[in-house]
Amino acid sequence: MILHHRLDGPPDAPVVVLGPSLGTTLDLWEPQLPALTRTWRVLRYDLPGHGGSPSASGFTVDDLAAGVLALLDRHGLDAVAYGGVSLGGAVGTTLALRAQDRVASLALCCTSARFGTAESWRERAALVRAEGTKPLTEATRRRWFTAGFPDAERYLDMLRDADPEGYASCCEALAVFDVRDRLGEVRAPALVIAGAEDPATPPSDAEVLARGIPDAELLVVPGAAHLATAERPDVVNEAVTRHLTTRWRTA
Ligand SMILES: O=C(O)CC1=CCC(=O)O1
Repeated sequence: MILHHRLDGPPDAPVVVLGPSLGTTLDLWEPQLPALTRTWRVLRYDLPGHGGSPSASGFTVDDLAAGVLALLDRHGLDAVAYGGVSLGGAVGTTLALRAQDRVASLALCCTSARFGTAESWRERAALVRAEGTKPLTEATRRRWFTAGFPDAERYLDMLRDADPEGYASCCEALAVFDVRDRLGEVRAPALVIAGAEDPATPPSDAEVLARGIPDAELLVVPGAAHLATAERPDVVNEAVTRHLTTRWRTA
C-alpha cells in the first residue's frame, strides 16, 4: 500500500505520525502543526484516494496500518508516537496492536473501536461509487462541525476532491473494523479525545476505548463535533502535546 506522506519539523526530533479521517487529507492536521513541530518531527500521511495517495480497493484497516509500518521502515524509525482522527485513529490502534514496540504513545481523536454498522458503510460506499462524494456534503458538514463553524468549506473541499473509489474502499474497511475485544492488549499510553457534540463517534465510543485500553485518559472537548482537531485546536493542541511529551512508553 503506497501512502503519500510528508515530514515537517526538526530532523533530529522524536517522531509523531499523524493519520487523517475518512474524507480528509494530511492538511487536516494543519492547526496542530505549529505547536507540534516545536518539539516533534511530524510525519503525516494521506489515505488511499485522498490528497496525494493513489487510489486503491479491497484493503482493510490492518492493510493501512501495514502501509504506515512500511513508512516507518522506509525512514528508519524504530519507535514513534501516533495521533489519529477517526479512521486515522483506528489505524493507530491497529498499529499499536500489530507492532507494540514501535508505538510509544497514542493520541486517539474522535475515533472508535467499531464504527456504526457494516450495512450503513456499505450503503455509503455504493452511493459514492455511483454518484461521487458530492451528495455527502451536507450530512458530512453536520457530522464534522457544530453549526456555524466558519472554516467548514476548507475541510469539505478535501471531501469533494477525494477519489470515489478510494473513499468507498475506506468505507468498506470501516465496515469490518472491530477491535473491541483486543483493546486490553494495547500497551502504549493513550489519550482518548472525543468531541462533546460528535454524532459519528460520540463520547460513548471514546469511553469504550478509554475503559478498554489499560493506560488511557479520556478528554471530552466542548464545542466540537467530529473534527474536534479543527474546531477546538486550542484545547486539542495543549492536551496532545502534554500527552505526547509526558507519556512515552520506553519498555
Ligand atoms: O462519516 C464521517 O465522515 C465520519 C467518519 C467516520 C470514520 C471517519 O474516518 O470519519
